[in-house]
Amino acid sequence: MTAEQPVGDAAELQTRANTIIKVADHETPLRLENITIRYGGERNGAERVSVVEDFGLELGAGEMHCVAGRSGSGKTSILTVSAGLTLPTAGRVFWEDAPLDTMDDDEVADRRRALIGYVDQGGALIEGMSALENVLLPAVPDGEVEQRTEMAKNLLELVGLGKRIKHRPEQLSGGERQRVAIARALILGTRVLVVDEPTASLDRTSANKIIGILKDTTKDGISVLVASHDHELIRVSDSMTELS
Ligand SMILES: Nc1ncnc2c1ncn2[C@@H]1O[C@H](COP(=O)(O)OP(=O)(O)OP(=O)(O)O)[C@@H](O)[C@H]1O
Repeated sequence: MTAEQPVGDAAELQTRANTIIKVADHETPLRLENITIRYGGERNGAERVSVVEDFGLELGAGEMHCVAGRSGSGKTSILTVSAGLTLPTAGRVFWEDAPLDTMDDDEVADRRRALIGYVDQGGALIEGMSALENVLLPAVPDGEVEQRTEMAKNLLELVGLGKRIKHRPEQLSGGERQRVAIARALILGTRVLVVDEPTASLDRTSANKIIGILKDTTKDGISVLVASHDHELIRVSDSMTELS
């Protein structure tokens, strides 16, 4: 090792600088106003279910918010609405102060790609593709795979999988798959990481590793919105909402 090479914290900082594109300093990347979510109804066939009533949230840059609550209380529903993947029945979603309800589908999709990284329950990966290829998937539509390959390797290093980049999902543990999914959600330089039940069905050690990674990303100014009833995850969050 030469004298110029950073060690310890400095080395990690340098890796992070090469990994996570510095975020624009917008104070509130995500805001939810008076969100109500209902499903079903006469035309739909299924019974009408009122899941969330008048929910509000301001997520500041670098903050972590946990949405907790029993199974079926509406945690995933709030996450998908926040990520612009589903529409609320009433209320408004703002990304960096821009209201989604004034955008057409293409604009929502474009802005989502630039702003939001979504990790769904179980962090679904494509079987048959390596961890590295999975992380690079979001870069495929814009033809940026080559350009982002180094960053993808750095991200896998950051989540502790630098020696597993060629492993396919079936060769990884549940916690490792979840970490690949988080790295994939960060590859486009996301500013808001939306993660559904990241520690469900993991042992305490693997769960704590994931929690550490999520907390670390907030130090880069990335906001994290997470759904979970994991007490440790709730404890390290800056704020939480308990759905009834
Ligand atoms: N597309 C849908 N159509 C009808 N009902 C739905 C739909 N999606 C969700 N629901 C219902 O809305 C409620 C909230 O679901 P949601 O997935 O948001 O809860 P959750 O808190 O994330 O649950 P879990 O912890 O079990 O994942 C549930 O009762 C569910 O059955």
